[in-house]
Amino acid sequence: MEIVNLKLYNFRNYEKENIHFSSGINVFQGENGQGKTNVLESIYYLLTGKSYRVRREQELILWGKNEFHLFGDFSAYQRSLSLESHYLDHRKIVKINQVPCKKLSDFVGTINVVFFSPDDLMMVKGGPVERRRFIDLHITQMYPRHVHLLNAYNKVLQQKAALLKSSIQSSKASNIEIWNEQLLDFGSKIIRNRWHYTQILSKKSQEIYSQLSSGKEELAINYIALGHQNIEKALKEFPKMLEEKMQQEMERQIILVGPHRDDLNYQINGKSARLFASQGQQRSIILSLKLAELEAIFKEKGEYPLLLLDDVLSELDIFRRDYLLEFIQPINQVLITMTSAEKPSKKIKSLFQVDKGHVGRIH
Ligand SMILES: Nc1ncnc2c1ncn2[C@@H]1O[C@H](COP(=O)(O)OP(=O)(O)OP(=O)(O)O)[C@@H](O)[C@H]1O
Repeated sequence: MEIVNLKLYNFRNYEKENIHFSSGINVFQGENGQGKTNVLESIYYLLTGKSYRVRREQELILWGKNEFHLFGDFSAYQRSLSLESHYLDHRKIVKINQVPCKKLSDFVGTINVVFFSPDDLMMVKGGPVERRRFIDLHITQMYPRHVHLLNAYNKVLQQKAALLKSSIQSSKASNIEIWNEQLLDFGSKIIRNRWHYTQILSKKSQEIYSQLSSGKEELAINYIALGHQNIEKALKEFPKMLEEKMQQEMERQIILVGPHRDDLNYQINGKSARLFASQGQQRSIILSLKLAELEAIFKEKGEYPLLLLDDVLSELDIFRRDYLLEFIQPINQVLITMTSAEKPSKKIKSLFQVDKGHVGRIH
């Protein structure tokens, strides 16, 4: 899967820019704060409908403007495909080959993408939100209907939260039970999906991590559903937990049971990575996970996704960098950002200079 051409209008610090890419490795070089990451972010946004960095689209609009517009020409399975994303007045309009799409799931997963940035370290040391976001974004690319489930589940959460906070006490418990039924239905499906895809990623990242640590350390990744590592146990207990916690939920006015509180647990040699992993081990975990994601997509889709590496090479030691560069050899196209201080390898196909929201081709 490849990007052939990208046009940006009023996106971040780009007023108007047009970039032609090559197959193979494309490097974007420039000083700090010139707009290298913004190029990768725009591509990720086009392909997933989400920014990798912010939750509000408003932040993506060039300051002082009221809309942004992105156009990308892609190729996959020897076919070309154009995607367009227009954000105006808090509304998002997405088109595939000029035809408007009604739902995010109509286009997400058409062209797959893996984004790897230094901020990914938050997936180890940060809170569970980042880890749930990672697994949900991965599932969405493999199985776009997961978006419907998440949306439906979030709507139920909102309704239930409003009910818990409302001052009307009569029939409150029976109304909560109605929402709990839906929470159980959508929530169980989300748990199954997350568990299934975590299993796949876990197996592959375990292999990669073992190679990165020369067989000295073992990585284990588990999805923890409702506090349980055993998914069947979690699903069996789910209805009982909803019932048991109802009183407490009404008193505290928060939703205590459901996959919105679940987590991914990384362990190295049986010890929690969140608590004990060194910087180097954290980087190896993320590298293993991202490469596992590449392989998982390749296995399921038959083509490698587009790989976006945002300033990660300078963060890795020589061994891990060489491992990564070797691993990505068979990938059709990789876009890499780096600062001007770094020396791009001879293997690159295209080199671009990024300067104050302009991209110029060096070769
Ligand atoms: N909505 C926006 N409108 C205009 N400019 C913006 C907007 N959002 C961010 N910027 C600008 O974009 C620039 C940051 O771009 P980006 O993150 O792509 O930098 P970079 O070249 O990757 O830098 P680094 O090497 O430091 O990571 C900053 O100068 C920032 O002020």
